[in-house]
Amino acid sequence: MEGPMYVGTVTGINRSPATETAKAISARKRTSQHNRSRNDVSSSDDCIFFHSELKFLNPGVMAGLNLRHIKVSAPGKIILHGEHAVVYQKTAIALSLGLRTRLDLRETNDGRVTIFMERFFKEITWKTDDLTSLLETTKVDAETLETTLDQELLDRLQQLVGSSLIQDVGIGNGDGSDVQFRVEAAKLKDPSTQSIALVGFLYLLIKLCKLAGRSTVPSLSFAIQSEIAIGAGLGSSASLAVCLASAILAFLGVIVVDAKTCRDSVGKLVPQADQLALINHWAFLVDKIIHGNASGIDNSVSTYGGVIKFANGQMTRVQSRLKLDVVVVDTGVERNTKRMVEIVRRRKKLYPLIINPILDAIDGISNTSFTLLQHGNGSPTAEEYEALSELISINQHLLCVLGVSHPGLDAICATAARLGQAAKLTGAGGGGCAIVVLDPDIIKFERLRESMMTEFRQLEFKPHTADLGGPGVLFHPVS
Ligand SMILES: Nc1ncnc2c1ncn2[C@@H]1O[C@H](COP(=O)(O)OP(=O)(O)OP(=O)(O)O)[C@@H](O)[C@H]1O
Ligand SMILES: C[C@@](O)(CCO)CC(=O)[O-]
Repeated sequence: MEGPMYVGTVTGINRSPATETAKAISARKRTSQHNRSRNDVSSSDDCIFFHSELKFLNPGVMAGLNLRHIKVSAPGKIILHGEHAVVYQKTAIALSLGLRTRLDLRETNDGRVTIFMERFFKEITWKTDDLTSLLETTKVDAETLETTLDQELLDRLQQLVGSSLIQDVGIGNGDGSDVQFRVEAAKLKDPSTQSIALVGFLYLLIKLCKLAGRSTVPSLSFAIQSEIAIGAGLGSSASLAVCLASAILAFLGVIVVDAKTCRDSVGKLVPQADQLALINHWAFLVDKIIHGNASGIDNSVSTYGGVIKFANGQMTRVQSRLKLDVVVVDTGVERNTKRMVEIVRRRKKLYPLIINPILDAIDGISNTSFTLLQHGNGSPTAEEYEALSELISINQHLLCVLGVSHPGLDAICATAARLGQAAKLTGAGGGGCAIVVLDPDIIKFERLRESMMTEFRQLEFKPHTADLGGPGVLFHPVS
């Protein structure tokens, strides 16, 4: 047998359709034995969960071949203010989240490119020859590095991915025409968005091979694991894109991340500034494939980590000493960022006189919060918290007007408000997660905090304390 092999079974996630009301979600959740995390390993009547039996066989190494191995990780994010408005060049503030996507890339010699996405599919594999024939007919603009997507390549990849999925489950006629049917058969909730991640992956691989001057696509195996809830507003797609871009660029030698030049002050392996810019550039293109009209904020915070201000495609790192204590509360309702962005686009087009001032108001909120973040030091003072809290509450209401809240999110914000805490949705909305920024006083009164967490759990939501502002993309040593 040749090269590393991953063995796993079909995977899925247990999220509810975005159209359900908070009450219906609660009732449904109560009747199903759902008390498990998204990564849990079990099956239910309406989902297939991950049963990982990830066996790593590396006969290449056993046979004395020097097959390369790269490990990277990148964080998710929360958006404090400015989601959706940032798509229209307004200001947004985002912070990296202490939950990461991890990618393991191994060179193989089996003539295949294989990807194992723990959360969705069992392994999917393509012959390198098939990908090489796409590479031969693809161009890359090495000068500008390409800012727009190559529609011709996307169309061809869509077909290729469609037929791989059909072969995978053995349903359909093999010409890619009924991917939807096949994916439903595997009980994956949203076929178009699941397969689009694979299209994004292959797009990146082919373009970067071209950029690196390769005439063939190498034989590679990718394994992806993630701590970030998918379709929840926490930037899972961007962190996946950042991991893919980093690992492929490093494998192809376009960037060299080594211990001599790339250690940061605490010994972590962080790419240098020009390398980060390249990673961010290509990750943005992948996030555009997954999100549609992406602003670039998600891939930027995942690449650079920390706290960032983002406006008009430009990122500024925020050196903030203000210590925000944030709880991320997951409604458990899956939604799709691309569709949520489309909801806002439609409203803006239909009612520009109403929606444009809302977007301007959100811009004002982000900029006012930016000033607060810059000047704060330590836990917010009572005045600072009052301002932060008001801004969060106003923004949540504006996001409701844009049409991107959800009964589950409204319930979380109402519960938090009753206990004197500020909450808003984060990310694209329509389900997914809310953030509660805690009053330092509640932190002193641990019992009040606990009772809030208990209330969220009683409502069948999942609250997690968030670790914010950590590192962006990291390379990890391989043994
Ligand atoms: N770990 C992963 N494995 C495979 N596919 C993933 C993973 N993370 C994200 N994706 C892809 O990204 C899609 C979800 O992206 P989407 O942008 O809708 O949500 P998000 O990134 O979680 O939220 P947001 O963009 O609001 O922060 C999935 O349907 C899938 O195609
Ligand atoms: C909804 C949105 O503003 C944030 C998603 O995390 C989309 C984007 O900026 O690309």
